Amino acid sequence: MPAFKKNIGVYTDPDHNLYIADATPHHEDIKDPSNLKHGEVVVQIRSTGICGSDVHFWHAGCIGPMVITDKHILGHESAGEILSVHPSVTHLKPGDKVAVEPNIPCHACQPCLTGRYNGCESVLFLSTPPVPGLLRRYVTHLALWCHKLPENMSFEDGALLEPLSVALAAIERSGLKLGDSAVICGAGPIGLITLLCAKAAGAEPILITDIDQGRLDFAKSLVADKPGTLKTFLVPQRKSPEELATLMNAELGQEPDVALECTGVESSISASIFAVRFGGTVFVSGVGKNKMQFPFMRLSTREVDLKFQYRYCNTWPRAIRLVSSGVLADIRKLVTHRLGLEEAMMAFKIASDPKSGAIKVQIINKD
Ligand SMILES: NC(=O)c1ccc[n+]([C@@H]2O[C@H](COP(=O)([O-])OP(=O)(O)OC[C@H]3O[C@@H](n4cnc5c(N)ncnc54)[C@H](O)[C@@H]3O)[C@@H](O)[C@H]2O)c1
Ligand SMILES: OC[C@H](O)C(O)[C@@H](O)CO
Repeated sequence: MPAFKKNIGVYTDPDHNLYIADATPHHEDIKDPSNLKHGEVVVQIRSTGICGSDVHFWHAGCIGPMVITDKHILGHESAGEILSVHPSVTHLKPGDKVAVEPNIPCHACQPCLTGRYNGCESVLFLSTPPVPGLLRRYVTHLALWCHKLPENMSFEDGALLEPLSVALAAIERSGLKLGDSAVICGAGPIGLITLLCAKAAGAEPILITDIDQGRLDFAKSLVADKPGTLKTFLVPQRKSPEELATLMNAELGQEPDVALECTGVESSISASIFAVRFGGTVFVSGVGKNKMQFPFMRLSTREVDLKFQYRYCNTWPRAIRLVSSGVLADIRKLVTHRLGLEEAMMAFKIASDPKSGAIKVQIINKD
């Protein structure tokens, strides 16, 4: 059997019962605004980044309670071009470049009404089953969740705003202040963008950890031209969280004010809890096992704040300003691979191969 089969423009991975991407050819009626409902627009998707969660869904068919039971399309880090708008939409027009915020919250529950729409229990999150994702040519979406990009931002830049939003939400909720010392655990895309944000927010010094020297080298190169200190820590095997914390703090030269945990790995979260100073903060962006054990007495007796985050809310306009202004221009360096929509399977293989050196793989749709 071929590695994947081509089926009316839909690229399917037979081993995983997953429609990775829908490359269905153009339908003229998609441009017709009379097919749209109030507030809707059609976006022609141009760039989509592959997220670790996409790769996880591809391999495991689920993330915790989010289970793929039917044909499914992945992808939620996208930008594209407006093709058509419903007459009720006045702030967007055909031809506009937009980044797609991949959620449709209910706009009526308590979290929505208080502006924290990432807490909406009936949210439709594009790519979380059963809601199809954005690895397709077109999507009909609410204009409200399409953010217009300025001239100096590309579709590629726009597709980076979703993981940037995750990091912005983390920095904000962590309470990180100018001059705070910080440890960032994990130098994957989320850890690396968190590093850029922590630098921009004035954290000093910063230590970033990983189990992969290649990722640490990438982190070094990412901020090589920035003032301030970046130390790296290759996490050794077979050490207890207490031992790891001691080693990390020796490398950093102090107990950090804040640990920004971007792995979701239990031992790394525990090491962060042992590492931070009395009254420090451990902020967990990483997502891991359903149940974990944390050192309660350490949290309690050291008044450590342990905080979490689920996706993001109200981050996109800020994310656009930060990239467009150049403050976070270096986020562009994260895109290491670009493949076409028809090469989606190959893109997933590269994204999931630790030896590929890939940081962010993007799928480009030129037609
Ligand atoms: N909270 C949210 O809303 C949200 C949103 C997106 C992603 N995430 C989560 O953030 C985490 C990071 O995402 P990513 O895309 O960067 O993932 P990734 O898998 O690409 O990166 C994780 C990095 O952590 C490293 N790592 C693994 N074990 C480690 C350990 N014990 N110590 C130090 N480093 C270790 C890996 O080598 C890798 O470089 C994931 O858990 C993901 O699910 C959370
Ligand atoms: O950035 C958004 C995250 O990747 C999603 O919440 C994903 O983990 C589950 O749908």
